[in-house]
Amino acid sequence: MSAFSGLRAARQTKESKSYVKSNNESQQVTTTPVLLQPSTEGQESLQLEAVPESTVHVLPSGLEVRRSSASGRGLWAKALYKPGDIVLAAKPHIAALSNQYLDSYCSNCFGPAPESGLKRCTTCRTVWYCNSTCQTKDWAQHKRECVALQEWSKSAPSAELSIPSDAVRCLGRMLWKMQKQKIDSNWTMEINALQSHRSSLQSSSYELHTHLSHALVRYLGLTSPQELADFGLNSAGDLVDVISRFVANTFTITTPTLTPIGASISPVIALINHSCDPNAVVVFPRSSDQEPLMQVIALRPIATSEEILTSYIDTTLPKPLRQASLQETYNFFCQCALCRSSLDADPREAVWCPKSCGGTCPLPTEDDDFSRCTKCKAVVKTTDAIQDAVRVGQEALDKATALQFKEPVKAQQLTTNLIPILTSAGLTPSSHPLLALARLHQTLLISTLPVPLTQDALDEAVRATTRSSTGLASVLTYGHPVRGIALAELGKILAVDEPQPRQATSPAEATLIYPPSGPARLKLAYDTLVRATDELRVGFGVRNDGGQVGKEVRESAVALEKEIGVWKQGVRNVVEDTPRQVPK
Ligand SMILES: C[S@@+](CC[C@H](N)C(=O)[O-])C[C@H]1O[C@@H](n2cnc3c(N)ncnc32)[C@H](O)[C@@H]1O
Repeated sequence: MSAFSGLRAARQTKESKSYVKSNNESQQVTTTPVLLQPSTEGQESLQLEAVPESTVHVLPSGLEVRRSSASGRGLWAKALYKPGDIVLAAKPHIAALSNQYLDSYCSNCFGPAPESGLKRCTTCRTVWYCNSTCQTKDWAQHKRECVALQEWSKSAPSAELSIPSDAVRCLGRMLWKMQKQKIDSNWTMEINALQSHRSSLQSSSYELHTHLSHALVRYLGLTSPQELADFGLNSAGDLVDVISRFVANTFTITTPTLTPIGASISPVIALINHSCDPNAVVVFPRSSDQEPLMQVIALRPIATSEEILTSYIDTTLPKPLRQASLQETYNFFCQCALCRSSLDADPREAVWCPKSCGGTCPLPTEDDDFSRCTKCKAVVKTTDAIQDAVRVGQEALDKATALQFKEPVKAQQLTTNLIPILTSAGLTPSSHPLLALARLHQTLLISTLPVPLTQDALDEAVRATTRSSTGLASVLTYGHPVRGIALAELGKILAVDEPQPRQATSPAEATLIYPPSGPARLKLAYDTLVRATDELRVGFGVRNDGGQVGKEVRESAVALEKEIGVWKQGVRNVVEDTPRQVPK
């Protein structure tokens, strides 16, 4: 059994998200940018050429860089990989914490505050470290930043704006390091070789690029365009290149529970192209002494001559939203296997059969409001009501996401009100926006569990966690880290001590009530933790033993197994001590 307090702190996140766009609030794993031509992934017309070794970073022998007409350079397997294998590991060239985590994580190793607390840089009073060792290691990076942070804060119009945005701080770290390295150093050449979309920027990105350029120039303390030359930039166009490379190649740093806490750039990992149905994933399992260490883990068996593909975005989203997000941030039109497939009912956009046959129907849309069950062919008649529910659900999701940190109570009201509306409209648990609302609802509920804990609040949190985990299991592949973490959360909350275990009036009633109570709940917690351990070993790497969460969950499962054993033995003792009834 475990206490619920440990669950309250964690704020879960979605799958990959653009770091640049999410720097204010939350969101997760990621990279990359823009495509100039439609991808032809997996098609015969794909033209591949090997890229000369000299332009490529040091790669493990199982990988090579190839260039395709469809998606530019990419990483391809020269060996077989099994699910859970580490395909590639790299320490980022540059990493910076998000503003909101500066005082709760170390700016050098990106670990959480130790029990003794973090130590603040006494000069800028902005960044914090585990100890003097971490501070010394980060000094080469922080030295220029320390002065710039002080200057920025002096001229800030308000306390809220006294630190530049996460993106600007990360770009600052990158440019100061470029300035320090020689222009022909491997480090700088690798950064300069990152893909830029300067010549094909989407008009929607102009504002972001202009805003970042102005803020960056101010942060670097530049007073004239000529001073850009100190950083190897010969024109304002070169500055746009730097920003475009940053936007298109940045990865979100996440904690072992996938909370996004910062940004990083690794040129070698940024060579990996995108698929909405990826065969690999980028994680930070925190299982080395070289933190933050990024690792690319195989999610499925990868054959030789197969391209390594990760997802840049949240793949629980339906195709139109995925496509829009990739176009806007990464500037390409995705033609991955999932985007090309014509599923009868994509679980991301599905409603239950109106005749309750157990089948599902495609979600009716404005463009196509005819929908019938893929199993029994019953026609959906409530298409307007479904579309209205989806519209208000999306609006509520946007609002609740924006409010989740500043006004969690309001955010929770929105999720609480909207989930039943979408459920009664017939959306399946994996459909958007129901799944996204359910995930947000779960994190809000867990972070506001009452003290002392009540049985009702705990049971409601278990039900919400089950809803999210069930939805995710329908849209993410086995072993995906987001799925593994969701199962771990479910196992942990099922294992929390029940304040008032319920007594079912009959065995039949006990099987009908969810969540179960007493020993049945413990058994379910144990089974869920075991499943989570298995999935986490895939998503965070077998050699990492599932990363930090994988190890914790396995230990919890072992402890729970002992507890269940003790309980069973207790029952056995009671039974054996009870005098048998001798039949007359
Ligand atoms: C991080 S980079 C990946 C490496 C990049 N191909 C290169 O040559 O450096 C991301 C960029 O690669 C291209 N890209 C990635 N995945 C793609 C895909 N599935 N289809 C087409 N282009 C893709 C886009 O131009 C995107 O902006």
